[in-house]
Amino acid sequence: MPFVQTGFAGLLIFEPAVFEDSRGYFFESYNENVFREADIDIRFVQDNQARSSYGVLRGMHYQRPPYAQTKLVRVLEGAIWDVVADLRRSSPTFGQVYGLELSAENKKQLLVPAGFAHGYAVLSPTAEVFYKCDHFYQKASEGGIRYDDPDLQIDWKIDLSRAVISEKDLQLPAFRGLPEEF
Ligand SMILES: Cc1cn([C@H]2C[C@H](O)[C@@H](COP(=O)(O)OP(=O)(O)O[C@H]3O[C@H](C)C(=O)[C@H](O)[C@H]3O)O2)c(=O)[nH]c1=O
Repeated sequence: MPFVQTGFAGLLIFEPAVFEDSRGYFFESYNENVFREADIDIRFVQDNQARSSYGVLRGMHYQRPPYAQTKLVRVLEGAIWDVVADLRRSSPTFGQVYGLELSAENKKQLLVPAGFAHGYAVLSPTAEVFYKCDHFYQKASEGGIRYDDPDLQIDWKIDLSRAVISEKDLQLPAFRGLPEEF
């Protein structure tokens, strides 16, 4: 079974079957049937790709309903510490954070359901991050939480004194007091 539970409902690690031989390796990075056989009914409509250097920290971001996105995140080059926060008020893991390393080396992917804020910090000299989304980008629906939120207490696994963070992300609000969105 290529999906690994995380303890957060719907948040799954996808570990594709990798075929290695003397030439290198091959794997199906996405196959709709594999997800359907796991009763994961999803239709991705947009692919995103971002390149960053060590210490770049993007997040925590989400889109509000009805544009909330489920994402399938993977790393094409380098390594990131990928982080999600459960914003679903009815979830037993509401307000809790989950993080893991995604890398070109481990080929792990994280399926992030709608209702989570998502972000990552780059651990390698450079990283190419690729993720599939099941709803289109809708700038007006964007929301976020500041990376150093005191309630979320996210360990980004990087030297935060060297973090490279956008002006937009530095202005993001705290988790406490967020309106109920999910
Ligand atoms: C997300 C997005 C952005 N853009 C444009 C808007 C800006 O002109 C430029 C950079 O956008 P932004 O600074 O929001 O990029 P990130 O900080 O990497 O945002 C992403 O960071 C975290 C990790 C996420 O999970 C989200 O998918 C997304 O919010 O790309 C688009 O044209 N389409 C898009 O889907």
